[in-house]
Amino acid sequence: MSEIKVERLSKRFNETAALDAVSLDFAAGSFTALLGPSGCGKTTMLRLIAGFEAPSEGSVFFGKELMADPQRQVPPEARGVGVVFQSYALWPHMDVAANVAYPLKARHVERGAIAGRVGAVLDIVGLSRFEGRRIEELSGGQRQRVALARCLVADARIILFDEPLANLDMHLRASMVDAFRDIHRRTGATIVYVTHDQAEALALADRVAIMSQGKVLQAAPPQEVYRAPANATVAGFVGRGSIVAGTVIDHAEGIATVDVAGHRFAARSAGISSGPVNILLRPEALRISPEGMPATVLDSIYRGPVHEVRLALPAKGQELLIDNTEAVAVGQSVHVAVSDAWIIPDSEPS
Ligand SMILES: Nc1ncnc2c1ncn2[C@@H]1O[C@H](COP(=O)(O)OP(=O)(O)OP(=O)(O)O)[C@@H](O)[C@H]1O
Repeated sequence: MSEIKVERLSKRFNETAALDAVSLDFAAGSFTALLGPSGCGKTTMLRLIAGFEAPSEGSVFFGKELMADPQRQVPPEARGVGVVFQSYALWPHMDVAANVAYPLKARHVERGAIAGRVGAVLDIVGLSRFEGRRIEELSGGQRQRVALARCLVADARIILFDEPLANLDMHLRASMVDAFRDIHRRTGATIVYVTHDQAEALALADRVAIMSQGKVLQAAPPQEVYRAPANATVAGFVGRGSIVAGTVIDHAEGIATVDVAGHRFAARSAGISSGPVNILLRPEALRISPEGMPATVLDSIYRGPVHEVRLALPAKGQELLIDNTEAVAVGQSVHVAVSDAWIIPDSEPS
């Protein structure tokens, strides 16, 4: 069953359509990442679900219950939703336990029960030993964990995260990603997670919704968004790769033979493709080989274990990206073999 359902949901701020007729279901217990560039409407979607904003059009349902439409608004505190923002909104002078206990105190939960619950959630976020510490004595990552614990203690069925890791360094982010996965497993809550970091979205979510200009371009499992992007914008936003122009030579349902620069290879396709198409080529599916597309080396940059090599195809403006184990001389002529390719649907050939 879907726990959250938004239907033709729109939000306008004066002339800006922050959200534009978006319909999306969030299944009970699912983990959805809203991913997209700055200003695409991610936070607005989250705020509409939480009840901090009212829709201009459309509706928000929790199960069968209407939470909001332009006429009616269930207030945020009556929605039973847990929310964690990138600014932690903790009380600096209180200790960790008091901060985490706050939502239960506000609900007049009995004192003995509060201590038990606080202990349990601090254990989940790995802060058991920090109960008595004041917030101002904690690191950024520890503060973020306190904010998480405070959200978890309320035992909400729906938890909304708005860029919760944005203020943390890379190392902390990685350890928090593990904490989030663990929390999702333990609580089974329905999670909506806003981020502009694609690695975070792919690692955490069971579904990624790619947003652009107030619309959802694709909502699918991470592997699908990566391997079979719905359009060029999604392809460009998730992962590295190149989009090149090609021609379909032979087509069948789901797979076609395409020609790029006189070289033929198989490409996956959403249906039956024909004529000129745009083809997505990811670096891991390309390699320098005695046979393949003729190309010239433009650039070879060392990126940790591999050299990222940028190549020019004969057609003007068409480039490829390859990860190669060795550096390649700029200007060298090579051939490139293709082991996987995806014909981008619904896009005008360039
Ligand atoms: N209260 C507001 N008043 C006016 N315009 C707003 C308001 N809130 C958001 N907007 C506009 O709506 C659009 C979507 O904003 P939103 O905050 O949802 O984007 P976002 O994808 O979360 O961006 P970011 O990643 O930068 O946080 C933007 O153009 C923004 O300027």
